[in-house]
Amino acid sequence: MVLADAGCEVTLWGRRPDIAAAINTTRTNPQYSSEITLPPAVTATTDPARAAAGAELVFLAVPSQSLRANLADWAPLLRPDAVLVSLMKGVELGTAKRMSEVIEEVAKVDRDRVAVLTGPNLAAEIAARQPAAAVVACRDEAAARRIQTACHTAYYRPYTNTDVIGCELGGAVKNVIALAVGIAGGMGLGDNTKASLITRGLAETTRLGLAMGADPYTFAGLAGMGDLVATCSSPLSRNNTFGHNLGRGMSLAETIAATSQTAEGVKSCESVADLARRHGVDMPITETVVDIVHNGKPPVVAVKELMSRSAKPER
Ligand SMILES: NC(=O)C1=CN([C@@H]2O[C@H](COP(=O)(O)OP(=O)(O)OC[C@H]3O[C@@H](n4cnc5c(N)ncnc54)[C@H](O)[C@@H]3O)[C@@H](O)[C@H]2O)C=CC1
Ligand SMILES: O=C(CO)COP(=O)(O)O
Repeated sequence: MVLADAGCEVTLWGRRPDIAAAINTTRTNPQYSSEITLPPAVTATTDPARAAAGAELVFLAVPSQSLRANLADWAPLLRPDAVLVSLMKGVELGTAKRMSEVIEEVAKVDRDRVAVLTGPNLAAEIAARQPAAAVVACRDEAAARRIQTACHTAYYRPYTNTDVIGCELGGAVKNVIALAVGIAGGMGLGDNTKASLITRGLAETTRLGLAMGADPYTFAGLAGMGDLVATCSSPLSRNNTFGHNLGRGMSLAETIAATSQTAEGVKSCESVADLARRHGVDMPITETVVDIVHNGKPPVVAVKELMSRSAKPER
């Protein structure tokens, strides 16, 4: 919708023939965001070759853990000069690779042709065409500007940035912090606790970013602070809601059953913790989320442990 509103011809690929057909005939997706009427410039197909044919810009938005397998099928179909844009906010399990790294590796493209679009962009609010800003990150500034033009509308304001690592980490780690904030909210804890988690969450994200070569200023921008604030304060966030359900006592299985869309932080908390270990960075909130979500640690015990860590200077 954003790309079409900005003047692009868009072909949307999806797995399910019934949904693709519904988009083409009714202009709506009956499963997700059925309240939006898609612009006429959007058509849908289940045929990846049709979606890729001639596409100058390819926006990738499948769950992060499925990117490698999906892209392996699509890569031979892409135009050799296509720019690939990741909309995904996760880190691959096992390899601890960022999505742009998976794209470079699987599609065998130079990193100047891989970009990331991120920022405080809760889908339902974008779909309602509410004003929002975003960041397009690419090592090649000219490519970032092309993408910026391709998605700039009256309600969507993208900025460019060359710090791909920082922008990607901001997007992936905020989901983990949103799980922590959601858990706190579900436990009945208030705004001081949430603000402390958000701020110390940003501190550990920045520490990881510095160790990985990111620009620390990125974390004060839309990809860092911006997305963290949106996600941690919104009931529209799947990660925040997932955490809230765990915090109010639902089991992991019940919480998964109650979640129909991707909450990237649930898997990426493990890969972010893995990245932190590989870079020798302390990420106590991330480790705590892993313990609660995957190791069955009761949230009350986790809070006590976080609060009894040794006293430290702020930075
Ligand atoms: N929804 C949001 O507000 C935002 C989401 N994102 C990111 O976009 C990415 C995708 O998220 P959403 O679209 O919201 O998730 P979603 O769960 O709503 O949708 C993902 C889509 O991929 C499809 N899908 C699921 N498994 C698949 C597989 N194995 N192969 C191919 N397709 C598959 C689903 O059917 C669905 O159409 C995530 O990384 C998320 O962090 C980024 C910004 C905002
Ligand atoms: O990334 C998002 C907003 O920028 C969406 O967050 P959730 O995946 O938690 O819904």
